[in-house]
Amino acid sequence: MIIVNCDNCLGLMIGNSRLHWALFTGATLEAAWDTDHLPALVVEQLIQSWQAGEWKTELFPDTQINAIQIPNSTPIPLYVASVVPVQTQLWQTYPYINVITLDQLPLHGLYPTLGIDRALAVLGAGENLGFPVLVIDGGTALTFTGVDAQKRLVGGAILPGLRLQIQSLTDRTAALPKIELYSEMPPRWALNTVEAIQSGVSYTVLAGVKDFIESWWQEFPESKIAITGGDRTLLLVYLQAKFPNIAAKVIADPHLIFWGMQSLTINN
Ligand SMILES: Nc1ncnc2c1ncn2[C@@H]1O[C@H](COP(=O)(O)OP(=O)(O)OP(=O)(O)O)[C@@H](O)[C@H]1O
Ligand SMILES: CC(C)(CO)[C@@H](O)C(=O)NCCC(=O)O
Ligand SMILES: [K+]
Repeated sequence: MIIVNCDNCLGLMIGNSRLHWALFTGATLEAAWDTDHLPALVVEQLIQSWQAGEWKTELFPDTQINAIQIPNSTPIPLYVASVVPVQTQLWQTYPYINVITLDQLPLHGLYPTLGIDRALAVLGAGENLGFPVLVIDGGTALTFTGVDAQKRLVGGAILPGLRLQIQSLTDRTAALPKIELYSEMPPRWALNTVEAIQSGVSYTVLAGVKDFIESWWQEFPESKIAITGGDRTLLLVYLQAKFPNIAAKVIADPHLIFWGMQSLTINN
């Protein structure tokens, strides 16, 4: 396990859709924000500034970090977890980078190709809520990841996330338009194309989520369940609309991955 010693340091989770950033001071998460994947030129600029101890917050316009006064100081440590290897490479020239890997986490039974985002999220959820725990991550992919009381991976599942499901229909058919999912459950029996896609995706994903949760509770009746990722709110709203008793027991938290990173810090 690594021990992260961090007065002011940056956490970076490289996801498939975007970058997820965190500023830690000691064991405190001061700020978190998302950006698109960055062009190599911008990465170069950031690396040079951070090496000189300058934050360059102006390169993150309209994000939480801009509201924070951080003194420039020593080189800024960067802790990276990534599920996108080509994006990781862009940061590799930074001398103060630490890439977090599965073998550094205090979890058992992880298989070698498990996503570090899933491992960190389930670690973060367990450290905060207790083990056993099930994490639902509504990101580019929608994943389920469950860990038992001994911090051993029970297993999980991966399916296309909400946006990806809709996008794949649009991309691979002639007649289906580009649509958005609304923040409310649509009617199930649709009478137009847009609502038919909305119904198909939301009802089947919701049925799947419910089924995984109930199956998990059969094995671990007392387990906490946490939901994270860019689609967490939408999924929770759907769950509240159709299965309020289940929704009441699901805890939404956008920062599970960063709680996982934080649990590795020396100050924690
Ligand atoms: N500004 C945004 N950009 C992209 N996706 C967004 C945005 N806001 C909400 N979303 C939703 O978030 C989902 C992507 O989630 P997220 O950003 O967590 O994915 P990711 O970058 O793959 O990260 P992770 O690896 O954590 O899944 C999409 O399905 C989309 O519906
Ligand atoms: C499933 C995703 C894409 C979710 O971000 C990521 O965790 C990943 O690339 N995982 C590797 C495969 C696995 O977790 O089994
Ligand atoms: K994801």
